[in-house]
Amino acid sequence: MTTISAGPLNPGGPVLLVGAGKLGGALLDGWLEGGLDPRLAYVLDPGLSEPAAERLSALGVTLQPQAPELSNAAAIVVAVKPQMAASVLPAVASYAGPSSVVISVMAGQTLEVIGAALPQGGAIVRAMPNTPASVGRGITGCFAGPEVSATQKALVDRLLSAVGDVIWVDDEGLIDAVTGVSGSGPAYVFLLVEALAKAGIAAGLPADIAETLARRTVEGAGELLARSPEPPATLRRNVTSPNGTTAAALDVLMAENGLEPLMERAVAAATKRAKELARPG
Ligand SMILES: NC(=O)C1=CN([C@@H]2O[C@H](COP(=O)(O)OP(=O)(O)OC[C@H]3O[C@@H](n4cnc5c(N)ncnc54)[C@H](O)[C@@H]3O)[C@@H](O)[C@H]2O)C=CC1
Ligand SMILES: O=C(O)[C@@H]1CCC=N1
Repeated sequence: MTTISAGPLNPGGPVLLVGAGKLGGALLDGWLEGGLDPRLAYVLDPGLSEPAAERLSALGVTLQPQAPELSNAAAIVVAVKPQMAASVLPAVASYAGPSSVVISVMAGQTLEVIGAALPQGGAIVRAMPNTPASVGRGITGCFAGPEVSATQKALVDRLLSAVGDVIWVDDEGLIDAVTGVSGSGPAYVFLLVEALAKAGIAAGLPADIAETLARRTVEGAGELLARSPEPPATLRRNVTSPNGTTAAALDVLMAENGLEPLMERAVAAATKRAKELARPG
């Protein structure tokens, strides 16, 4: 795991972002906040909203570049929906040169599929960030294809470290499991907040109070987890008085058919779906 880079982010060449939506936009903001020279930042996204385009142009980011003005990007980050891969990747190829590394954050899309769509093949990294990247607290799992050099891997690490921590795995198949745990994971946590609030309402609390209590509880627990060296099980035990209220709730959540098998099924479903996304159609 790496920590957020201390110095300004210097990719050593232009960086092209293809798809500046929720995830791509968070990455771009992180790079610019991390000190990336906006003159090195290029965005290709025909769906960019007018306010977003105005903001990025004002910062000095080049929008919708034509291939001749950018033909050997240091890094090309592909952050479109997986279903768009086949139509977007051939265009991506025109911005790539011999030293470019292509970073795909698309769920499921394999190196084989991506490489086949890039006429020149080349250096490809599969990366799976998550939306806490938008507040610099992301976690990204990465896998480097065989043609990725040490220099390119270091560049990818720097780009993704601008929005949080980075973990490299040495088996491409694990990226689908990373997707199931941390790529999709923030949604599970937000659902927990929603469910906790609803349970509070069912227990008699006014909705606004239940929602505030649930939200602040998850925020606070996350912060405690972030700051504490203790494992989550110890932090859980610290809340649990013998024969107290938490123990009563955990008897339900930790029952044979409780949260653990439910979470295992959820992560397995996400992992399976990632594998399905690799297949076109
Ligand atoms: N949202 C999330 O939590 C995460 C998403 N991902 C991956 O990131 C990718 C993007 O997801 P989101 O940001 O959520 O989707 P999004 O819908 O917010 O963003 C996709 C962007 O691609 C743009 N786009 C569409 N066609 C294009 C084209 N031909 N050329 C360039 N740009 C084009 C759209 O205008 C849009 O801005 C997906 O492949 C997803 O699997 C990965 C990790 C987490
Ligand atoms: O739901 C999805 O397919 C994407 C990948 C991980 C998070 N969002």
